[in-house]
Amino acid sequence: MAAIERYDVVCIGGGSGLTAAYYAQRDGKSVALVDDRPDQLGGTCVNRGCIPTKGLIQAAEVMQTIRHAGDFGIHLDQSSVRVDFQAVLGTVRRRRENDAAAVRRWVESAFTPYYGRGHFVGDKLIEMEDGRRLTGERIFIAAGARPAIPPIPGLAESGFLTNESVIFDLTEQPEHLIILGGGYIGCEFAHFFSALGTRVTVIDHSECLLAEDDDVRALFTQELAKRVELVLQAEARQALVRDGQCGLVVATGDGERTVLGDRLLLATGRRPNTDGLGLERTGVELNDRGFVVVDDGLRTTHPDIYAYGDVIGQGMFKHTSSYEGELAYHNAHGATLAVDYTANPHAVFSSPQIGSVGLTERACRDQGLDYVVARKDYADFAKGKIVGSPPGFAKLLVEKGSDRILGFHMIGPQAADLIHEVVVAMNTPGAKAERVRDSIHVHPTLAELVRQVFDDTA
Ligand SMILES: Cc1cc2nc3c(=O)[nH]c(=O)nc-3n(C[C@H](O)[C@H](O)[C@H](O)COP(=O)(O)OP(=O)(O)OC[C@H]3O[C@@H](n4cnc5c(N)ncnc54)[C@H](O)[C@@H]3O)c2cc1C
Ligand SMILES: NC(=O)c1ccc[n+]([C@@H]2O[C@H](COP(=O)([O-])OP(=O)(O)OC[C@H]3O[C@@H](n4cnc5c(N)ncnc54)[C@H](O)[C@@H]3O)[C@@H](O)[C@H]2O)c1
Repeated sequence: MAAIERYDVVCIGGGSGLTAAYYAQRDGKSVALVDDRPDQLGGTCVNRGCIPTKGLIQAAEVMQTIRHAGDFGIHLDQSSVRVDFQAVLGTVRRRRENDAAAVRRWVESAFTPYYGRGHFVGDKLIEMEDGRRLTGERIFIAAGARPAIPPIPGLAESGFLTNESVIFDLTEQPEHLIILGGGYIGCEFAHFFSALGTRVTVIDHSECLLAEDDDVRALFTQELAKRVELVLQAEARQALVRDGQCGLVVATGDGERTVLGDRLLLATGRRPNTDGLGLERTGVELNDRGFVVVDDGLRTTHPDIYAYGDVIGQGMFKHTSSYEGELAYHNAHGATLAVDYTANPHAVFSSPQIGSVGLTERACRDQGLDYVVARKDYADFAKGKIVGSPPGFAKLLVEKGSDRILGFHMIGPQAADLIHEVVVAMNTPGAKAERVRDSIHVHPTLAELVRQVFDDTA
């Protein structure tokens, strides 16, 4: 049996696992980094998630600009616009390779890498596939998550795509893409493919797309429906392959219907990479959905083992896992910080774009909060008109009396960027709306919309 190699810190996962590894190395500690995809270091974000998908969406934005050029008096022969799908994917794939290679160089210069799957074989004892064994004073589990594949009969034969196969394997632009799941991934890919000329059908359980504030998801659903066919309140019963096409039989309120296209993309959520990790052998508990149980300091049920990122299933965002990684590292080394997701923002990079932080109006109601709400449209102010009065608005929820910002939601151009002054305001003592209301904003900018909606709650 191989001797046990000992480290101050072991990180499982070469995505956000790198955050704890970075802080440990900076503190002069010995660090082992365990990852099973050495050619995809940087994890989901760099290789299969945020960065490559936003690269694709950049191409979609260029197409939308071209399509709407006429609104600004720029006339193009639209019939001459040609999409080189391979070139679009090629750009993203080359950047991914370079990014992953750069992360790998850093990993190999800063830490001791262990490539391959690792699993626990005893208390804090990890064994690699090749038999090497290692342990750490502190262990960080950042093993991430992967696409959840729903148990629909016939799915395996349908040749379905996931976010991973779009990035790595897709060779031809689908003519008609069926997307199962109208959440983040479904709506971002619906934007990308439809902007590039693919006919897209999105199928989802719920009556509206995305899990946003009700006003935001209503407008989003209405706008996406102008470019994409929506089959909502639908239950997928069976996957089909017929005459070279694939698709689903779905049950809707109007009965059963068959939706066929040339490719099927699954975007039905994520499942944690905890199966096969042997966590029971080291006293780390999982919840009923397989996510690692942590306390508010991100410590697992083992005193020396911390977990963060998608594997704990709190808010599956890169910025959230980076925040958690730093906090977990410090807590593992003497700090007593509690995670605080009050001002944890998110964005949906679809069209219209969405940026959001804090509570939705429904959550404010459910929590019995006494609030004022204000809403202002892009079309109502100077820069909004300049950019073409796009559909969209900013919506603010402020607690009555205290002036505390409860939630802020934007849908429309640059929403993902524009929410950040509210994030900062929410992180100042008292989270008072007056921080934004009383700040001078450059005229004419989209940021003025943010200030104007704050003015309306004075
Ligand atoms: C299509 C898509 C788009 C996204 N877009 C955004 C976005 O725009 N903005 C945003 O904030 N977030 C986005 N996300 C979410 C974001 O990518 C994730 O929240 C984040 O990357 C999670 O990081 P992580 O470290 O928890 O997991 P990962 O990055 O998945 O890292 C886990 C690593 O651990 C490895 N591993 C797992 N088990 C083992 C084992 N037993 N042994 C060895 N190695 C193991 C995995 O192979 C992987 O490399 C997106 C996600 C997807 C899928
Ligand atoms: N911009 C971003 O930050 C970004 C982008 C992409 C992904 N992500 C992260 O990745 C995670 C996963 O994204 P996702 O879109 O796969 O999950 P999601 O939870 O956002 O959406 C899944 C959707 O699929 C639907 N669904 C699930 N099973 C279904 C079924 N059998 N039939 C019909 N509909 C079904 C659900 O109703 C839901 O609307 C997100 O939660 C998010 O944290 C973030």
